[in-house]
Amino acid sequence: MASDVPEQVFQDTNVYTRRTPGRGNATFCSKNVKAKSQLMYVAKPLIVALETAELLTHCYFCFRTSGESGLPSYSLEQARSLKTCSGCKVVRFCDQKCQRQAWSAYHRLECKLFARLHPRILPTNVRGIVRLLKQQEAGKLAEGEWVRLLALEAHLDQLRKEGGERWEDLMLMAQATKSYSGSEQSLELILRLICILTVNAFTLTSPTLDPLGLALHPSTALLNHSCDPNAFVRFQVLPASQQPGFAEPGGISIHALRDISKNEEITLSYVDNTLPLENRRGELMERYFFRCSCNLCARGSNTTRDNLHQTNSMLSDQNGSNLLASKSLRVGRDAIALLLDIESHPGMEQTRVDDLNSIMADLAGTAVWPLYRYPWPQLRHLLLLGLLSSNRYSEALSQSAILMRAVYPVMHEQQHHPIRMAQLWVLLSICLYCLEAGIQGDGSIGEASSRFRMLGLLHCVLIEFIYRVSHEGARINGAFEDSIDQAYKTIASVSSFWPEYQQKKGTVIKATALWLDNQIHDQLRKEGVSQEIIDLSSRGGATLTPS
Ligand SMILES: C[S@@+](CC[C@H](N)C(=O)[O-])C[C@H]1O[C@@H](n2cnc3c(N)ncnc32)[C@H](O)[C@@H]1O
Repeated sequence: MASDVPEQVFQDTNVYTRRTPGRGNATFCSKNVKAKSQLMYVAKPLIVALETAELLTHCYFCFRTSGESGLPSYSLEQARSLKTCSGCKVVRFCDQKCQRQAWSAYHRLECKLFARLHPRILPTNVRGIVRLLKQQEAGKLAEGEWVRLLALEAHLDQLRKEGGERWEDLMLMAQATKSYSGSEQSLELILRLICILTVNAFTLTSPTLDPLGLALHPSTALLNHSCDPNAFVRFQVLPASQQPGFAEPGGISIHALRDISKNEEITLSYVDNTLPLENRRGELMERYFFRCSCNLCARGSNTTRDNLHQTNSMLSDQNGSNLLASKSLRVGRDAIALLLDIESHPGMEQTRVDDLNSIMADLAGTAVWPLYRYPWPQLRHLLLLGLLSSNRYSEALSQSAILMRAVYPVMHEQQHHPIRMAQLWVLLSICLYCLEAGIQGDGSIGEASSRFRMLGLLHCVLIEFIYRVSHEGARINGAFEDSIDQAYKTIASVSSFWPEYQQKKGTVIKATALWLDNQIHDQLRKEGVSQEIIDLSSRGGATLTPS
């Protein structure tokens, strides 16, 4: 029933695809484009699935944490305002409107199955494929998209040959998918679909980049990887040509990270590209079966991502081995083990704050580990999550400021980089929480009120700063940008500090930047970070004005 196929909105006029030696299909720019420009847009991914843990806290249709405004926020548990589906008791919705739309698009095909399994919940990728198979059988997929999906890279032969636990898991998943979906497709085809999902899916994220699940469309899956990518993925964005309005949940939008020339290949980073060379290589080979030959990899392991800070105190023994470096690398290995452990239990960060503080003190103790070197930024990010979920906003403010000013600018060059923008928004939100909670300093009343005033002014400075960066150059037509505009529009009516900021902008920007940097330095010294290491990261700059 072709009429049952949901209407797809698709834009790819800025790109073309062709086969490229050693890289399979690759996608190229068909004209010169400016940074931030939209390169591709697809409204309805073929596969989209919320992570199991996110089913509790996010609307199953629009992926918002509550039905109210859709403002990206760092407030954590908003599940109370979502209504549980009375059929399956597994998924939740903002309201009847979201429920009706999900029901007619896909939930009616899976609700009974979810109910039968409740309280057990199928793993995220199995849910994604079960829904796809049921939609295909119900004639709800465009014929061409199904065929293009099946033609994607699956690395099935490599996986089969490699065997082992991973292969067994894939087989088990395929068997479970076949039996739960009741699909008549062969086990081999279902296995292929699961492998395709593993190789080609994007991590679905909130506007502030919190991971929510996975999304896949055969067109955007043809973008290859580079550790020095020229593009990035965003969700909840509209086509550039469309008026601001409702962005399709899960709609995939690809944007230029920097200016891209005609006929240049468009690349994304499949992994955290701030990892050292060996870690990037390992992850790319293990999951995607290729060895990267991008410009960054060609530079080998002599980059900021790989190096420890060389100081005069780095002593070599008589055999020439560097004791300090090997001791530091040992600390680094322990830190990575802790990171992986905490990452494998998302949502539990608040129970690990002491562990995180302790390992970060060990990294500081090496005196050679830069603040921006893996895994320190990742650990600091988890610490920030832990502090936020424990409502420790004052400490969270310092951690967020460190990431925003001292860490991410070294790791991500562009001010509009999605990670830097998201962290700016987080800092802004924390600033607001601190103001609302009337956070007082622990010193005299005079100090407390001066802190309050600085937070009030900083709030104004940050809103104007993020607004200007989001409006600089090409405009992204997204929910995040709408929220920024909204915050900017209302600041004059909500902040009593706005008139003072407007009167003495230059002085206020300098004073708040200095104040923030003092908070950062005080916190880093408290953590035991040496001045030399702090100085290495002072590239963030003293201004809070767009470049
Ligand atoms: C998401 S797909 C990208 C599209 C793929 N080239 C195709 O033809 O379907 C990911 C796969 O593409 C290949 N690939 C991606 N980036 C690559 C690169 N930089 N060098 C070599 N192969 C790459 C790998 O086989 C990887 O598993």
